[in-house]
Amino acid sequence: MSLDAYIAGLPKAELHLHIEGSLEPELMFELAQRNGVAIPFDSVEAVRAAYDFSNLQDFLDIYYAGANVLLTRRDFEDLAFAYFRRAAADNVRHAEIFFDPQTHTDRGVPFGVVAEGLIAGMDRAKAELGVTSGLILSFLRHLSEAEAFATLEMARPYLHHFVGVGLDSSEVGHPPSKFQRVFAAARELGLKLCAHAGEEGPPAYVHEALDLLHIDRMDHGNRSMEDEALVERLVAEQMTLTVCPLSNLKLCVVKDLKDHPVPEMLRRGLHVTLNSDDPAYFGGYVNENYRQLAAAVGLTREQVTQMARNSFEGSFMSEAEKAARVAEVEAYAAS
Ligand code: HPA
Ligand SMILES: [Zn+2]
Repeated sequence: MSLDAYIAGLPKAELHLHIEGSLEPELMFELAQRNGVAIPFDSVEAVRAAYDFSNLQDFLDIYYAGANVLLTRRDFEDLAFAYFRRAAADNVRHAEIFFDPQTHTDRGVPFGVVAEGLIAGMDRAKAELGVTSGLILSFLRHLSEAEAFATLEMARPYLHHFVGVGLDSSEVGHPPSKFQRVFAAARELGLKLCAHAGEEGPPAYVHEALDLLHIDRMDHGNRSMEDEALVERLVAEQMTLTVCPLSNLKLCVVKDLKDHPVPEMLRRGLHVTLNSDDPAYFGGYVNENYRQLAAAVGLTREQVTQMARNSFEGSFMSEAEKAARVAEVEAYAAS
């Protein structure tokens, strides 16, 4: 069996996926029409042509504008179910997905419309596709601490639907320390904690995410590789890193996939997982991330299997559930 075919059939979890970043241009047009929202493009091809970014902020500007077509509960359900259907085709068996409530509440869309729509899509994914999932409420770090607290307050009626909180958007200039108290409050509520760190920001931000936010999982983490002691610490703490190769390429975090740090991360014993981040914008769902990275850096079947194992072990499922899912990976690898 070719490595590509092996990747296609490998059971895996996706742990770093922004649901708003799975909005394909076709659905963007459909929702724009359904809701009577104007978009600054006249064709699906024109939208795709605009997806040429030189850094994170370039992308975020377009990503937040794209989200304007999402208005109703049904829009959020359709968005989520479209992602799960596509992920299921990649043999994603479990996904922990981020959503950015502030992107919607700041436009006047009620928190409940967003949350209930996404939860309906997740319920359908479990019933119709057998894909399980968890929802992670992500704070926009370019906004204030007070706004993050207000968002956490809005989330209260839905808390039992969330597995954790996250921290995303413009990294440089918005260090984890800004959200130390919000994260402490989220932990008090029983939520797991994730944060984007070391995507564009320096290793000092990764240290802050560990020391001040006390994260359970790290999103990206690429720039940790610049700090030897930090790498050793992440290995010792068995911290899961949700790495996103095609995102890194599209946002110029790496110049070429051949330069991607994943092989070195694996060699050092870091708990790396591969993920698609914003697949509608970065040109590939999770299997495409595995395939293109494997082709560029020459991953072995063992390395690919290890990252699938890591994806279940690094999830927020129960220990029993994780063990059952890892056993499916082992059975596939042995078959
Ligand atoms: O890759 C990302 N980084 C930061 N914020 C984001 N919001 C969506 N995707 C990203
Ligand atoms: Zn991300």
